[in-house]
Amino acid sequence: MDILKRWFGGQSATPAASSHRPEPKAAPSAAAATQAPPTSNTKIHPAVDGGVKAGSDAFNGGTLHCRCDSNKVEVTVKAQCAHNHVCGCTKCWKPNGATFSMVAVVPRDSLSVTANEDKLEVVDASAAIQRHACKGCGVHMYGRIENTDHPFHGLDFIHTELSNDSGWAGPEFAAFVSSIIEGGTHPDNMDDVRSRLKQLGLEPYDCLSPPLMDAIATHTAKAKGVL
Ligand SMILES: N[C@@H](CCC(=O)N[C@@H](CS)C(=O)NCC(=O)O)C(=O)O
Ligand SMILES: [Zn+2]
Repeated sequence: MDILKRWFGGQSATPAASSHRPEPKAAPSAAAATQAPPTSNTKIHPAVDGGVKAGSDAFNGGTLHCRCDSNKVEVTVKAQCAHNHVCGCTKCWKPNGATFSMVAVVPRDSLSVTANEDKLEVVDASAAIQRHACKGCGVHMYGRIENTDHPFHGLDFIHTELSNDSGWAGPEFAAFVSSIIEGGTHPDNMDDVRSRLKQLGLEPYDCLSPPLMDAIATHTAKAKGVL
């Protein structure tokens, strides 16, 4: 996780990503516990609608599979993920009916495609994140930044819900929240969505979280020579 420490403020991302974040009205913290499920009709993502599940500090990676019935694409990740979050943008893959995707980063060198790589294709070659999707089921197996000047080069994006392994760090915040309007959510519903995100402990941001925004600005400032 050195790369995460370097880019995201010198602090190891793993403990923060896997620490238990107490629900406002919930029970005391306990490692790897599931938070009490607050009730709401406002759907965010199936992985969080019943309460955000914390990860395990001992977890060191697992496998992701696409949703084809056979010849599944398999991606193996030999690391815990960091900065897991729900994303409201229109580009990230989300399961049917979900308003947000759930996406995290892992070091690029920890990820490899271990089965049926021939089924993958990049959905938008012009995007900063090259999202490798399964041609069979449409699931995005991983996203990679090939531009070496990009602040997040060296990190791959994954959807931990594609893994049957438990222990992945849980989501910590909500990104690109206003973008759900571009995906079809009515603007009148935004107060409910943001309230629900806060209730779940997923602080809503209309871009990325402050640590990630600071990391991007730091990278840019260094590239410009002002830092
Ligand atoms: N409002 C836009 C935001 C898209 C966007 O900027 N997404 C972010 C979060 S995933 C990003 O980093 N995109 C880079 C990319 O898609 O390559 C949308 O919803 O499509
Ligand atoms: Zn996104």
